[in-house]
Amino acid sequence: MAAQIWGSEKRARRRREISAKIAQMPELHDSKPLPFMTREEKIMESARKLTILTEKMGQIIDPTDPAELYHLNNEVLGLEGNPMALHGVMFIPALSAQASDEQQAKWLPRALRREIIGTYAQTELGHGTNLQNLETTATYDLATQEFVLHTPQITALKWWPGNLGKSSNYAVVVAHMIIKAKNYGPHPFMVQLRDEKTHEPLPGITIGDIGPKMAYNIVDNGFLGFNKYRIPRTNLLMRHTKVEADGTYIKPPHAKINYSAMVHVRAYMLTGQAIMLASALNIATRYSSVRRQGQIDKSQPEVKVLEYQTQQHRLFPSIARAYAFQFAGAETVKLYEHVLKEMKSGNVSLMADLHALTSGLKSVVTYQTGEGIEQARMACGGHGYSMASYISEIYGVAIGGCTYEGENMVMLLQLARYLVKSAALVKSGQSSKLGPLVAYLGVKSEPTSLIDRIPNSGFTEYVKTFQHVSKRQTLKAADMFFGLMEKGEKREIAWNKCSVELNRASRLHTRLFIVEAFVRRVNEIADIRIKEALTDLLHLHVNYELLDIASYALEDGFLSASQLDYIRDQVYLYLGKIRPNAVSLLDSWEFSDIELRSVLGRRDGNVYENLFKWAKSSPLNKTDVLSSVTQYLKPMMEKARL
Ligand SMILES: CC(C)(COP(=O)(O)OP(=O)(O)OC[C@H]1O[C@@H](n2cnc3c(N)ncnc32)[C@H](O)[C@@H]1OP(=O)(O)O)[C@@H](O)C(=O)NCCC(=O)NCCSC(=O)CCCCCCCCCCCCCCC(=O)O
Ligand SMILES: Cc1cc2nc3c(=O)[nH]c(=O)nc-3n(C[C@H](O)[C@H](O)[C@H](O)COP(=O)(O)OP(=O)(O)OC[C@H]3O[C@@H](n4cnc5c(N)ncnc54)[C@H](O)[C@@H]3O)c2cc1C
Repeated sequence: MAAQIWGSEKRARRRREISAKIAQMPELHDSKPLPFMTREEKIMESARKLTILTEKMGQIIDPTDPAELYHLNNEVLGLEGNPMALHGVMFIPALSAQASDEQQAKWLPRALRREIIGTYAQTELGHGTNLQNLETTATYDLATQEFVLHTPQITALKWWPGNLGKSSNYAVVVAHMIIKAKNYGPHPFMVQLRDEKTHEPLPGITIGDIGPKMAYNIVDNGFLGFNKYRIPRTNLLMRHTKVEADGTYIKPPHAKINYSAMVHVRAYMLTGQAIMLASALNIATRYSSVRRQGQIDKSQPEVKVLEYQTQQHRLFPSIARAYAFQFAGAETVKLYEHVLKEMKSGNVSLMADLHALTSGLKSVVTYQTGEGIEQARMACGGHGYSMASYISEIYGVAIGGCTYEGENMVMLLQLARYLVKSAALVKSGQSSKLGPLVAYLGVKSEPTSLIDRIPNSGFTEYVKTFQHVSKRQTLKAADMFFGLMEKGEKREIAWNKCSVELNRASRLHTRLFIVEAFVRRVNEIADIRIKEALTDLLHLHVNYELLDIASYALEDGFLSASQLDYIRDQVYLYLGKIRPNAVSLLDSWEFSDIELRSVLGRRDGNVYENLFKWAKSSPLNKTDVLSSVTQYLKPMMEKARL
C-alpha cells in the first residue's frame, strides 16, 4: 500500500530508509516538544537542524530528488515551516521557470548550494488577489540601465512572503514594470535585500517580520519596502519577457506566463495537503483504537471509540479523501511537469487547462482537508484539543492553503471562467473543441441514474452521475450569466451576480476530477489485496461524496429518493467493511513518530503514560509555585482574607 501511496516500491523503501537513518541521528530530533517552545526558540531550533541537514544531507538522501528532500524536511524540520521553506517551494521554482539560461547560470547554483536564501515577494499590504493593482513599481532608468524599485505608500509594502522578514537575503519581487511612462504590468525581478556578509538590510530597503500567525510560526513571513532602490536591468527575469538596453519591451508568449511559480505551488501543494490530512487521521484513528469509552452492548466491557458508527463516519470518509487527494495530486504534478517542459520550449497551449485544473483542485482539496482535520481533532475528544495531539498545528498549517496561492473563492472563479467558455462551446454546437478535462460537458447524459440498477457496473454509473450534476450546474450557471448579459447587464456585474452558482459548478467539476483520478488509480492496481482494500475505500468515497452533493441530482430527478437510500446504505456498509483496515490504511503512509510529533498518535499506542510525561514536562511545572501567584494571586487572596 505504501508503494501505491508514494508512487512506487522504490519510493516507499527509500522513505523507510531515510526515516531509519534520521531515527539514528539525535542531533536531527526536536530537542524538546515544539509546543513548549517560544517562537524564537522554535526558529532557532529549526535553523540548528537545517544547518546540520545542509552538512549531512548527502548522507541521508539524494539531494537532487525533490520527493526525498520533501520527506527529509517533514521528518526533521516538520510542518511548522523552516527558515528556508520558501527557498525551495517558490524561489528556486521561480528562477527555474522564469530566469533566462544566462541568469540561471548566475543564480541557480548559488541558490542550490544555499549560498543565498531567497523567497517570493508578491503580495502587498493592500493587495494580494488582484495582481493588476499591486503598487510596487519598477521604473526603468534608461540613463543607467537600471530598474528603480519603489514603494509609493504603506499599502504597497510587500506583506506575507514567507522567510522574507528575517531569513532571506534575496527575493524574486513582483512589481509593475514601467518603461518610458508606460506600465507593462506585474513582472518578476531578482532583488538582493541584505548584505551577503553582515545580513544587514541594504540601504533603501525596509524589512521585518509581520508577527505571529495562527500556525506556521517558524516561518518569518515578512514585510518589505523599497525607497528608490536600484537594480540592474538584467535582474528582470528574462526567460519569457525581455527589456533591451534602449527600453524596448519584448512581450512573453502568454500574458500570464509570469504566474508559473504560483501554478507550481498549486500543483505540488495537493499531495502536501493529503499528507497533512492523513497525518491528522493517523493520530485520530490510532487514538480511537486505544481510547475506550462507554459500551455498545451493556453486557460487554467498554469499547474502543472506533467501534462507534458515528466515529467511523467522522473519520473514514476523510481517509478516502486523503487517498483521493494523493492520487489526484500525483496526476496533477505529472501534468504540471509536462506543461512546464512545453512552456520552456515555447508551447503555451496547455497553460489555460492547467491553470483551471489547479485552481479548482487547490480550492476543493484545501477546504476538505481542513474539514477532515478538524473532524479528526474532535474525534479525539478533550485530548484532541491539547497540543499534545499536535492536530491543531496540522490544522493551522493546512488551512493556510485555503488562502495562500490564491484565495479559494477567487481560484474557483478562475476555473469557472474556463467552464463558462466550455459551456459556450457546447451551446454553440462546438463540443468537439472541448478539452479532455471538460469533454463530458458535450456528452448527452441519460435521463436518470442507473446507480442501483446495474450490478457489477464498477464505478461507471457513479462517474456518470458526477458528470451529470457537474454538467447541469455548469450549464445552469452559464445560462444565468449569459441571460443577465442578454438583459443588458455589464459582463463584470453579471459575473458577480452569478458567482455563487459559478463556484458551485467549479466545485462539482473538481470533485468529479478527484473521483475519476481515484477510479483511474484503482483500475491500474494489479495486486489483488491492495486493490480490494482500495476498492472498498473508493466505494465509500463515491457514495459519501454523492450523498454530500445529492441535492444537485435530486432536483432534476436524476437520482430518486430510493436511490438516495441505496447510496446511504452503501455508506454504512462500507464504514463497516473498512473498520478492520482503518488503522492499517493510515499506518500504510508510514509516518514515523518523529514526523507526527503527536503524543496521541504514537505508533505504540502508549498514550496515557506519555500524556502524563508530556504534561509534567510543561515549563509551567518547573516550579510548584509560579511568580504570577506570588506576585499577584497570593497577595490578592491574603488581602481578601484580612
Ligand atoms: C488569476 C488572478 C486571480 C487574476 O489575475 P489577473 O488580474 O492577471 O487576470 P485577468 O483577470 O487579467 O485575466 C484572467 C485570465 O488570465 C488567465 N490566467 C490567470 N492566471 C493564469 C495562469 N497562472 N496560467 C494561465 N492563465 C492564467 C485566466 O484563466 C483568465 O483567462 P481568460 O481571460 O481566458 O478567462 C490573479 O490575480 C491571481 O492569481 N491571484 C492570486 C494571487 C496569488 O495566488 N498569490 C500567491 C502569492 S505567493 C504565495 O501565496 C506563497 C505561499 C506559499 C506558502 C508555503 C507553501 C508551502 C506549501 C508546500 C507545498 C509543497 C508540497 C510538496 C509536496 C511534494 O513534493 O510531494
Ligand atoms: C500562510 C501564508 C503564507 C503566504 N506566503 C506568501 C508568500 O510567500 N508570498 C506572497 O507573495 N504572498 C504570500 N501570502 C499571501 C497570500 O498569497 C494572499 O494572502 C492570498 O493570495 C489572498 O490574497 P489577499 O490576502 O489579498 O485576500 P483578499 O483578496 O483580500 O481576500 C479577502 C476576501 O475577499 C474575497 N475576494 C477578493 N477578491 C475577490 C474577487 N475578485 N471575487 C470574489 N471575491 C474576492 C476573497 O474571496 C476573500 O473572501 C501568504 C499568505 C498566507 C496566509
